[in-house]
Amino acid sequence: MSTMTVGEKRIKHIDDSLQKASIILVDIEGTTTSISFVKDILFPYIRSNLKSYLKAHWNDSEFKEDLVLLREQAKQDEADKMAGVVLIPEDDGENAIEAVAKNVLWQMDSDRKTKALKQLQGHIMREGYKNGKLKGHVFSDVAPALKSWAHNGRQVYIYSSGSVEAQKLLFGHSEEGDLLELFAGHFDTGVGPKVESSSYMNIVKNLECKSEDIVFLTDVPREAKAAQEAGLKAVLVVREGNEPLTEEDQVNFPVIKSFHDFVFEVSAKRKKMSTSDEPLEIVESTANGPVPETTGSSSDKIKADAAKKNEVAATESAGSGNVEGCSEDVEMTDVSNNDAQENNVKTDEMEVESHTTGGTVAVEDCGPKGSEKADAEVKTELASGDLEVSKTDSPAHESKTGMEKESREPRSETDEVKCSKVEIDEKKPKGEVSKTTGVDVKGISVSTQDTKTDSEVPKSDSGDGKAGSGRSEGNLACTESGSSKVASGEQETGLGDAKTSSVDEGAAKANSDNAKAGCNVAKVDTRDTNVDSRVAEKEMSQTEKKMETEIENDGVDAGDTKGTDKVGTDAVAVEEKDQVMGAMKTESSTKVEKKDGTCVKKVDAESGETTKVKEEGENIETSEASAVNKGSEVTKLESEITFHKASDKQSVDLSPSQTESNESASGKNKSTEIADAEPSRSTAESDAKLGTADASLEESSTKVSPKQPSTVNEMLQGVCKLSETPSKAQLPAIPKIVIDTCAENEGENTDEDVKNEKEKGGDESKTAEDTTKENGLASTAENGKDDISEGNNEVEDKEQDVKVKKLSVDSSGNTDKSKDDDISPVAAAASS
Ligand SMILES: CSCCC(=O)C(=O)COP(=O)(O)O
Ligand SMILES: [Mg+2]
Repeated sequence: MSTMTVGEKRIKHIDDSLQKASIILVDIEGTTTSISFVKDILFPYIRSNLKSYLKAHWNDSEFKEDLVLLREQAKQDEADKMAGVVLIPEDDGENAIEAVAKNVLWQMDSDRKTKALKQLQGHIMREGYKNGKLKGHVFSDVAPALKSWAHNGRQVYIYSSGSVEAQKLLFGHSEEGDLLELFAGHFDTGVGPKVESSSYMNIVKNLECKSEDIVFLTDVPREAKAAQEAGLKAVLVVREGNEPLTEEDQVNFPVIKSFHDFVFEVSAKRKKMSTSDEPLEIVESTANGPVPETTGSSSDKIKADAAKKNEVAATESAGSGNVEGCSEDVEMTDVSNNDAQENNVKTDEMEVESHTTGGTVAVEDCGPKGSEKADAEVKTELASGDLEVSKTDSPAHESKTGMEKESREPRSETDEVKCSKVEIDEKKPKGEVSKTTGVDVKGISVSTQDTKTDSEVPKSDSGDGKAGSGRSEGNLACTESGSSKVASGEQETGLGDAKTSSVDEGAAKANSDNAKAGCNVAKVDTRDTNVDSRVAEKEMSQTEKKMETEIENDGVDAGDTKGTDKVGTDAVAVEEKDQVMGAMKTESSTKVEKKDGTCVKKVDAESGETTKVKEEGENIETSEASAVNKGSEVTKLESEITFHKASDKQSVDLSPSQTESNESASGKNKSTEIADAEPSRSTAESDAKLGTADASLEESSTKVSPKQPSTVNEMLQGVCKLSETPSKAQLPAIPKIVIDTCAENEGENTDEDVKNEKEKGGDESKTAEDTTKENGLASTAENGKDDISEGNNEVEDKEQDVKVKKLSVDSSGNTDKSKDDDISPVAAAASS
């Protein structure tokens, strides 16, 4: 992540710290939304409609509650001897209406943030939003950035003085459409005033996470200070129309001018999370900690495919099951903290990491045999269904398209993608297909998939709001080390020998993160990672043949893809890239090494076999890369995004127990209760949308010029190119790749890594980065193996029931948690 502003060195330091944050808490006015909108449009609307509203709703039960609060506040203000206070008579006559109006206007004149005022304001503006007179302003960088963050596994919550209802109205009826799905939950002054640290502690409590897991973005230094005092990380946001920051503020806090300045790097752990059986798997070895597995998303698959074709190996330790999140085991920390990475990779690189890992893995085109074997092994390890390659539409396309579409085509408020329950049906017979409606959390793509599993298949029922498979998006890490060439020009970090490109960890991370953020929940089943591969069976049937043919014939235009990605600043591009990379699914750690045009796949973490494949083209040495393709099913593209949309109410508003006004409520704690969430959109609608998304994808695909990549890097680049979405037909053929760890290199890390991994499992707070630094090692294929097996076990014990809950704590002190909003961690992340 990078923040721009003062003092490069200082900022960099902060970046390191911020990278580990798994939850982003954002303010609205002056942060996501212009102050001008609030002051010049929203509030004037309220003022103009105040009296008519009072008259029309005076006898409504809802308003009566508002009135009670207003009277209480007035009394309190009187007791506090506030100048100009307007008391409200107890009678219900005209005088009372007049008094209420005066009281409200008086409070607004002072821009007070009392619960009484904010609650009524929310009710009044509701009509404006509903009838279209009001459209919430949101800075253009917000939605894409939030999607990107979510894609990288971060959960985004709102904390505003505006009531939760007002927040939802603004984002649900924004100029950008319905953006509610980008948020995991909402907080208002129900948790306390924003200028008091206790409020942030309450949020931490609600989210059941550690204070340092949260980064708070706000335009108000006092709020930032309060958050900082509570142990949160705080970042000041500069927007046009905001009060200028003092130099001191800029020294005390990192400052950003756009959400795009806030970019998360890929977490090694997240990469690790994907321990799936998907065909292509890239393993990232830098991460040590346990990581929940995630199933590669479509983008991941794409990446994987590309990687396969290119014979790029990425390593990732698969399976660790624990995801560290707030309360859960999900680990959200970004591990990609290598200096090299930080310096070079960052945004552009999409999370390129240098691998300190020992082994060298060569990725090669391996015959089916090797792949199959690897798959089989993986299967065994994961016990998750067969490794059949799941096909999907080109992930990249969909993801990208989805994003664009998302931002332009708002979804209904009810269409919240949040938490989906991941149910794993171990007993599910092989070949059984479960239908899943996937929704790209980011709102990007929605897909309906049928999942076919050989053995274990996560059960997903979109209709129920349950996502059967977790989406493994993210976890892809393409690592090139040694002689390394960057997988793609875009990803070139110039780091020298160690270059790693990892993309799309988002999903994986998201899963775990989501689980966390969701508040509390977060059990990740490593097997979820496999979901994608297991899922999408249906899609494959539809697209597989086509893709096979096309893939074999078409390549990705590396040239086109180059430069499409702007590091650090283009969140969208990054995200897309991530998605693409995410396609590469990481499994056990494998090291791929390309030297002198020879790709030698080395050890299969699980099987321990070594396969060498020769490939011409680039001198690439990738450490920790494992690309696994299922046997002869070379051309299958995997998956689609498996973000699951909870069709039913999945969002819950966690309202803080009590509401307090800024002035009086500080420190008070509130109880939480489950509140109702908004109705969700019907599955049919989702399906319809999916169809639309697909169509869009198809269209976009035509833009890509089918240029045959000549090198692995080109392939990757082409795959990673986000700006232009390749059509399915343009996807590169995926050679089967057998990934084996390099025996020679493994020796360095294996035992120790395994040990570290185990130890790490007990120390969730430790980030992969930390571990890596401490150990000076990266996980090896062996580690990956261990990770997988162990991770699975851990995960299994905990997961099975991964629930991510969306929460909103409102000023009424109500904490709503949706009971049915079980969402696969991935979905949750995606939903964000
Ligand atoms: C959706 S909230 C409308 C703006 C508002 O009423 C407000 O108080 C904003 O305060 P913030 O904490 O978001 O700066
Ligand atoms: Mg603000």
